[in-house]
Amino acid sequence: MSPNQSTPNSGQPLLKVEGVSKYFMRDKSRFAAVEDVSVTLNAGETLGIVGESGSGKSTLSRCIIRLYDPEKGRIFFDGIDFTGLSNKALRLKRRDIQMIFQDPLASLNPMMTVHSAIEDPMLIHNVGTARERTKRVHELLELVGLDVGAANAFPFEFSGGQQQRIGIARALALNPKLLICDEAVSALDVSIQAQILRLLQDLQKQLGLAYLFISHNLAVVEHMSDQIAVMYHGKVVEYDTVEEIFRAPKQEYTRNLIDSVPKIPRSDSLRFKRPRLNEDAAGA
Ligand SMILES: Nc1ncnc2c1ncn2[C@@H]1O[C@H](COP(=O)(O)OP(=O)(O)OP(=O)(O)O)[C@@H](O)[C@H]1O
Repeated sequence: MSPNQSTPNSGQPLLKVEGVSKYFMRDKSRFAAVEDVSVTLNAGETLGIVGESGSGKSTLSRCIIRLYDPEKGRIFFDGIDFTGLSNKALRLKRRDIQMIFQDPLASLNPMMTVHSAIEDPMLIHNVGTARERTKRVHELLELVGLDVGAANAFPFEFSGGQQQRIGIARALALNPKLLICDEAVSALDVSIQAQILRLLQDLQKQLGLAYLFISHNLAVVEHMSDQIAVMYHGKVVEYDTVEEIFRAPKQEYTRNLIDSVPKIPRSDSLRFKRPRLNEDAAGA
């Protein structure tokens, strides 16, 4: 399934997933966690992946970064066939794709200061001198709306929203082209969710990032995305622009998802009013 012909295609394709399938074993039989999925994400745009728990969203994202090897299909990133890359070439290219997760603390080493956590990807990839890396850590903290003084503290000393900002700063350390946001705001209070979503939108504008935005929450996906792929039992059952999905959902499953979205006017400026980056940091 592909977006209809009217889909705006302003950016260049950055990510192309073509017929990807991934199987696992359950009760001694093989089942498709992801089946024949094809989606495209343009540079600087957001593709939302929505679906209930177990529909295959995370497995798809793990196939994209080749944490899993898909059994079928191909994944092109930045014009390169990711599925055919050697481990060494993959490691080099994978720095252009970073992930942020639902629980930022789980992905940050508790023994590392915020400075070390953000510097770590640069050290792993041999980027810059110690002085240059420190400068970059401070730039990144400011970029995500945190005080430079945060560098000396440990992640557990921060609130959930601030921890997610630290996770985002770390993810941005290597100047990626694509950020995979896997349930990135699901664990946060609604007001903090809105702040992190605004931050992600501001960063997208400033840095030209593309997002693969994964969530079970259609309201959040709607707010963030240019296009949406709806997953059900491992398959993409609907794939189109946000406007089309909401205007004329083709599948009953999608209609039910839309019906379950709280009825708040889409233009509601309170929920997602855009503040300046550093205005919302205190509460997050
Ligand atoms: N490593 C694995 N081994 C076996 N089965 C798995 C594995 N990872 C995921 N699954 C199964 O594959 C299916 C898809 O899981 P996946 O985590 O991709 O879904 P999801 O949509 O991301 O759900 P959630 O939002 O709950 O994480 C589920 O039935 C899950 O139990």
